[in-house]
Amino acid sequence: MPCRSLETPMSHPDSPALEARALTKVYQDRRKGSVTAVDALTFTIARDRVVGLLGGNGAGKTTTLSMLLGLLLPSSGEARVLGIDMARDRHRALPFMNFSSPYVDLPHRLTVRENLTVYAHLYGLRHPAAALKARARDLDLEDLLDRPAGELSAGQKTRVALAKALLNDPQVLLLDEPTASLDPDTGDWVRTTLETWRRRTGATVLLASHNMEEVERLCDDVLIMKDSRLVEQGSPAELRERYGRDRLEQVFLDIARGR
Ligand SMILES: Nc1ncnc2c1ncn2[C@@H]1O[C@H](COP(=O)(O)OP(=O)(O)OP(=O)(O)O)[C@@H](O)[C@H]1O
Repeated sequence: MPCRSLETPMSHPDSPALEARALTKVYQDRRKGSVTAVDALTFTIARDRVVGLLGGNGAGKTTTLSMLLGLLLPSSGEARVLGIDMARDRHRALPFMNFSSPYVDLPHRLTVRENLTVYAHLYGLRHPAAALKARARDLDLEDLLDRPAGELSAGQKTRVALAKALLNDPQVLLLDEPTASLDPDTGDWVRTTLETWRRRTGATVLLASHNMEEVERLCDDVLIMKDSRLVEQGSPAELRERYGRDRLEQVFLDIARGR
């Protein structure tokens, strides 16, 4: 595993990769009034871990990832990345992190190459062309590089979004349903690509997913949210044992149905 300590924000060399401290988000909705999407969430994710963030629709996963990215301000509590409070200082953490989400669309008229080039420059990469070439190879995008992003299928867009997320070789990677729109074969291929990349870089990954097999395969630990709160955590094996189940999917259903 490569030593990346020299690239870590110098003021926090030993801090965990990700931390939520009583992290809370209350949306003001015109029709529903106050909606508590994330309620006093507290967890710590050590460096080099791959952690799954699970929960039913509306449990608060995307809101949590958005606060960890500094895209959304918490109503109270803190979201920290590599020791940095994202509400105050996100610009210090951003060079060391990245994310991929199906909710973010790339500019349609730009080609894949142009899109990735813009991001490579935004990230201030020292060798943008080499990084683009390497990620295009990793994600099998060579034949798509000169096509407008708007003409790609959902699965092809997902691979481009992942290439964008890996461009700066982030130390912390947040993934929101990275394989949701992929066919089983491509989904499997993307998981292998992510595993290979992670082994090479030793990055920390937080992965929101509804695919329990994916989580069992990729994740060291799992956080389970229900109704905006953290209700369970542990390794997939610990959770299976705690609930007396063979598969994580059954554990998830037990929690969702309040058994
Ligand atoms: N901008 C917003 N304004 C008001 N309420 C919101 C807003 N965004 C999300 N919510 C609400 O916050 C709650 C959590 O939503 P969130 O998108 O974080 O859940 P999720 O776990 O990612 O769900 P899914 O698995 O369906 O993607 C839901 O009740 C949702 O309706």
